[in-house]
Amino acid sequence: MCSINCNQGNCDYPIRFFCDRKIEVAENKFQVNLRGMIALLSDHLYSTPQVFVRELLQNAHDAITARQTHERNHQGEVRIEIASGQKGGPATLTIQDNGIGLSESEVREFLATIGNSSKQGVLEAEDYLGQFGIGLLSAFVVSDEIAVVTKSVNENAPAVEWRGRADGSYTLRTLDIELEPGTQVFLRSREDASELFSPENFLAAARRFGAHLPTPIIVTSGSSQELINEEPPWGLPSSLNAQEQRERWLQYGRETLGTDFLDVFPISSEAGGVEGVAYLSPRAASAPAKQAHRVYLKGMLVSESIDELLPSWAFFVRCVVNTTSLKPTASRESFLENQQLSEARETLGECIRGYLLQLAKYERAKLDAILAIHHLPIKALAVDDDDFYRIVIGWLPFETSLGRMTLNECLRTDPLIRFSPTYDQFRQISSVAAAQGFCVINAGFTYDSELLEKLPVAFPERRCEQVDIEQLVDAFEPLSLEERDGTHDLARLADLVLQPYRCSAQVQKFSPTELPTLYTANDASTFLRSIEQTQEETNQLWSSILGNVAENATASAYAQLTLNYNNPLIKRLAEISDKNLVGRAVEMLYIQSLLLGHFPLGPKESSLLGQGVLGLIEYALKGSQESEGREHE
Ligand SMILES: Nc1ncnc2c1ncn2[C@@H]1O[C@H](COP(=O)(O)OP(=O)(O)OP(=O)(O)O)[C@@H](O)[C@H]1O
Repeated sequence: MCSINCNQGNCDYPIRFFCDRKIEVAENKFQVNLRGMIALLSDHLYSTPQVFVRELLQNAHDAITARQTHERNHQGEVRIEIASGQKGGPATLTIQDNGIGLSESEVREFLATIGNSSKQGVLEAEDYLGQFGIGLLSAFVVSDEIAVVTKSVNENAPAVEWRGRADGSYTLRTLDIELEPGTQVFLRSREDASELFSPENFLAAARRFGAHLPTPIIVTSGSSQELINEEPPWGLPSSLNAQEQRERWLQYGRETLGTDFLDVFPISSEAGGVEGVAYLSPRAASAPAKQAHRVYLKGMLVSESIDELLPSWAFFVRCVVNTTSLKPTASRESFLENQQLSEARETLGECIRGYLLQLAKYERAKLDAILAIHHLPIKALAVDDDDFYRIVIGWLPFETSLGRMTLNECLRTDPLIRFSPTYDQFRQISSVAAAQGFCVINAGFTYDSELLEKLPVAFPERRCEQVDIEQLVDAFEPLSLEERDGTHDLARLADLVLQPYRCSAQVQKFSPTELPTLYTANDASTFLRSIEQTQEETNQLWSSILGNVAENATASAYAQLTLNYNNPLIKRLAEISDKNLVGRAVEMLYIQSLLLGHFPLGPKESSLLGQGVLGLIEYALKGSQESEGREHE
């Protein structure tokens, strides 16, 4: 630490060098490298150079708003003229407003000083779109010079001309001419921005940003003149009835958002002063996919891709809204994540929830059509929201052993709801359960387990039970003493043959009759199976590590193959005395039930499949040769 003796007195900064000389310190001001700032804006702040259109429209609108605070009945108007350059020269743009104008001192204070804004710290600040004092700089992204001619509403102030250049210099002069109060901004297109100055592109940009501003905007190009303002979806005439409004909104969705939406309804939130409409997407959206919402701030387009406006579960909804008080970021392309935004998000979520509840009560057919496409986000909402859950759970669709059914349909087949918590288990259970007339829900999909577990909590009179494949097998019809005798050898041989695959065998009777075998694996056996398969495919080091893990597995890690004595093939197999043939057949039945249950085959099982098929062909050929031989005799 040292102290520097300067002419301001002693400073106590922790400076790591010694200094006992006297230093002359002069007071200086930061210099701003305007070109660097412009590059920063265009490369990092704004997503498109088109934003200069938005910033100019916004300034004109704010100037008119400012004038209206003094002259309430003042009719504001913005006139824009776009002209192609003469003799191949650059195109020019003039944007003229009849707003409050600027005096010479205001030009120095606000136009010529970056970061100063006449809209900060004033009572009407809430009414303005601008606030940061940097927006005008965006014009330097497309033009090397900004020329402004302005006349303040203050009668004593003369008209002023200001010319600012991208190198940071400017000129200012008072004009000895009579002008109406207001401001004209002139831009000359830079060569690399000429496309933005073409009448079509400019008009498209002006419409995109300014079509819903309350101030009339007239764009002139050559002999054509156009008023670009259009009725915003949040401000349709109150004379329209609900059906007419809906049709207008759907038409807006078709023309502006390019989609035929499934439905549309109004949404609003006091927090953030949000008002607009929410569209139901006609296509299923996946949870991570965020919807791009179109959000306007006091009628000016902020962005077409705001995603933080609705709760995350509402990814099936796309909205078009206007906000009067959410705070935009400096780029004006998103909003500050603050308390107001989170309250608005919650309230808008409430609106969507309320809409779905209304449908549930009064428009079931429409709700069914929506559920058919958007059941996933609706399930997500039901998991989190108990009231909503109680209302919609009965209508939500599930995959079951009896096909796709709503929960109410499942309850009609059996008041006890049975579900299988994983997809793997469901695959094993479903055909057997179906044959026995059981409705078992596959709760292996996202949200389904949570929804079903919530059922007895929301409706204490309802019962819900997790079905285990082993429970199902235990409930199979046992064999009679005589049948047990007749199948004893088959059961023993099958047990022996399947031993290397960690699978035991038993013979029982179950439905469906067409199913000769059922492979059942519990968690422990599935785990062991995957360890052993990995061991077969991996290198020595890993194989021995996995071997140690496998050694600790217990006897419960055995899967089970149940041979169905109701099935004619199994009955015949029990009567055959050729052990080799029976062994081969059991191996093949084992492989077949693995494939039916979608269990991946390990290398050992794949080679078993190959050998088994060949073996059976051999048996078949041998059998037919023998019978041919007998015929010749
Ligand atoms: N058309 C206009 N009429 C009157 N004053 C204007 C006009 N355009 C710009 N100004 C003045 O220049 C100032 C700076 O404008 P600029 O667009 O850079 O920032 P802003 O609009 O204040 O804020 P933001 O950066 O948020 O847009 C404004 O605050 C305003 O005082």
